[in-house]
Amino acid sequence: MSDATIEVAGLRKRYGSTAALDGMSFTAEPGRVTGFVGPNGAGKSTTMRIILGLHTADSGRALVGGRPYRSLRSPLRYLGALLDASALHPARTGRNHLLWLARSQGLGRGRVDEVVELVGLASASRRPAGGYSLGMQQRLGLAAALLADPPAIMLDEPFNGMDPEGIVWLRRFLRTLAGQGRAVLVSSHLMGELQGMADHVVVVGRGRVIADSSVADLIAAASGDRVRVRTSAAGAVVAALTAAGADVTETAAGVLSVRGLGAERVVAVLTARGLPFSELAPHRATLEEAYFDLTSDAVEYRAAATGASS
Ligand SMILES: Nc1ncnc2c1ncn2[C@@H]1O[C@H](COP(=O)(O)OP(=O)(O)OP(=O)(O)O)[C@@H](O)[C@H]1O
Repeated sequence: MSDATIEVAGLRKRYGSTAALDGMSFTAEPGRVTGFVGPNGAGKSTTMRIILGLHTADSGRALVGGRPYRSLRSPLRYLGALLDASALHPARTGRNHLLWLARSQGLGRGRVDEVVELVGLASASRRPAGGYSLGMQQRLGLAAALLADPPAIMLDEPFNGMDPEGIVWLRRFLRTLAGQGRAVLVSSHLMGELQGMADHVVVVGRGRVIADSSVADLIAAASGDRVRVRTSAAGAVVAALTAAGADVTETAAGVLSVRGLGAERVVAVLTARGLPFSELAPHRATLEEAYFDLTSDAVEYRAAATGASS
């Protein structure tokens, strides 16, 4: 197995009567960004803590490059992680925080300056971390994770507190890290954050994996065979397409979702009847739609459980 691979298999963990993990299994491969997504309480943070050896699983295994994290001699050289960006000494400057960490790993000052530049913190690094915004704390945490140049990176909710510019920056940054051949595992409870960034998504709910798929396959499955048509003659278009065998719904004024006929056939029907349209394209689902299709069961369970306890 590559040094960069993060693998969990059959992880189970209970906290009293709560089953936080119920057979969690997946692999984050080198060279790709793997999104780790699920509703609150799905078990994402617990899984990451177990990978880092901060919590012990009741059963199952968690390996980094084929070995348990705790057995690694210089673990930061294998896996860089960011779990809680706010866990900082408020009086210590960002740079000193990194220098202290670098020293503990036998790394020099030069590397600290490099990672500070990489994450765009150069101007703020000599200020006390207590004054950092959450977005700046995330950047500092990312710098710490990258310090020993590890082949695998694991980040828990790194987009939290980032402004729109920071989000765009982080997406590009994580893509670059994966492009360098690293395994990048990123948790989020917002699927939309991963759009255009993740190659692969592991969707979890109630402590286990609901879907483990490439983003392309997930979107294709959720897109179905729908075609979106914008027209100023909705009534006539609905009639013509229905007569041709399609199932048509008007999703907004003048916007139709057509199922059962491919885009080419829809164009042929409309042109043959001289019906106007200003837009016509196969529907491409967003990652968010794909996610809601997949997790509706887990969310319903949660809503029911919340309702029952209140
Ligand atoms: N230390 C703990 N003691 C008791 N219960 C815990 C503990 N840590 C996690 N849990 C419970 O385990 C379950 C999974 O929690 P976890 O934090 O791993 O989920 P998550 O997917 O990371 O959620 P979020 O998106 O809210 O961070 C939840 O029901 C949570 O309440």
